[in-house]
Amino acid sequence: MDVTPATTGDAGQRAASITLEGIRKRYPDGTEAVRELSLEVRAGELVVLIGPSGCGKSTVLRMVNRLIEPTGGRILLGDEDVTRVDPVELRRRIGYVIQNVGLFPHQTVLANVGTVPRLLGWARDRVRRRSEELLELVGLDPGQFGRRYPHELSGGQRQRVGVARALAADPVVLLMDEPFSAVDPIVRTRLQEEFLRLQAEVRKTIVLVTHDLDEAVRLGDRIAVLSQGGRLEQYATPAALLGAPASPFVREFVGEDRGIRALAVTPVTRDVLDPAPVDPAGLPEVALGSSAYDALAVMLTAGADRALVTVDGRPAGVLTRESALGAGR
Ligand SMILES: Nc1ncnc2c1ncn2[C@@H]1O[C@H](COP(=O)(O)OP(=O)(O)OP(=O)(O)O)[C@@H](O)[C@H]1O
Repeated sequence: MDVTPATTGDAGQRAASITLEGIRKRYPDGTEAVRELSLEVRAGELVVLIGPSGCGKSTVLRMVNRLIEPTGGRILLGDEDVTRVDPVELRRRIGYVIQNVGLFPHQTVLANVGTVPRLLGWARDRVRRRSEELLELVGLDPGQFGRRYPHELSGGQRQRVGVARALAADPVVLLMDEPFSAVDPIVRTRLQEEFLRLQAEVRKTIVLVTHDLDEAVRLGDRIAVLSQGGRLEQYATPAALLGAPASPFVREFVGEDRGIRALAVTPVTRDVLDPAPVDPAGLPEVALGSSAYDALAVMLTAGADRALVTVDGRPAGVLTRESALGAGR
């Protein structure tokens, strides 16, 4: 296995696609946690699994790194069948982040982050350099935090150390099970934003399980909505999911306020614009590509029912309140 440490620049080349082909899990007591699920996650994509409690999300996730053995179907990383790979070796290639992180309490932050590289037999200096680099990447100063123990950190800081540890050996895939749910809502929003920035840099293939629809919409390139038995109800971008729920189950799951959520993830595009007036003076302005939600906010603030949409400061057309509202449908 190639264990070349990634600089942030080349990390993205080492993301692998994940293909679930008709996977099944029947627990020994007869529970059919996953009846048959097929799903493809592209290399570098962030996919969110969401669905009601007990629908099989964690089971699906843990089959990918073989903490749980599937009872049927195939799972491919790139074009490699994971059931043919030694599970311990497999898990070193797959980062895994869970709620409450599971840091080793008697090891320092640096030692925690360096766990997998150490297991892989990297030289000490290299482990240390990599661990420090990772701490910086997740926004923790190694000088300040490296020597601390997990109980000397806040919940949000622990979560970041968990993410740094999961990235340390430059995994091709990152699995995250409710990674942000143990921290309060304000810290959670900040961690989500930081995480999106981090992902823009490292471009890993990520599968993230959550209960939180706002989190799914904020983070997911695509969202897979599951119902009991790991049944795939819909697999779509946040905007498509909110704008066009594929079934009554999804419609109910995304809820009454899906319209507002949809506005927040639907950009203003040229096809919803009216021609720009000759004299646009007095109209509030919004940039093409802003969310329909932001465009409506600009109109509301200005007490206007239209806004001038601009590209690089030049008029591209006019957005009416009706077409902004319509964009989320
Ligand atoms: N070891 C086990 N033995 C038997 N049944 C299990 C086992 N682990 C999970 N289950 C069952 O499998 C189903 C799916 O569980 P899983 O934890 O994957 O769901 P989930 O969607 O992640 O749930 P939650 O959102 O509540 O964490 C549930 O009915 C659960 O009770």
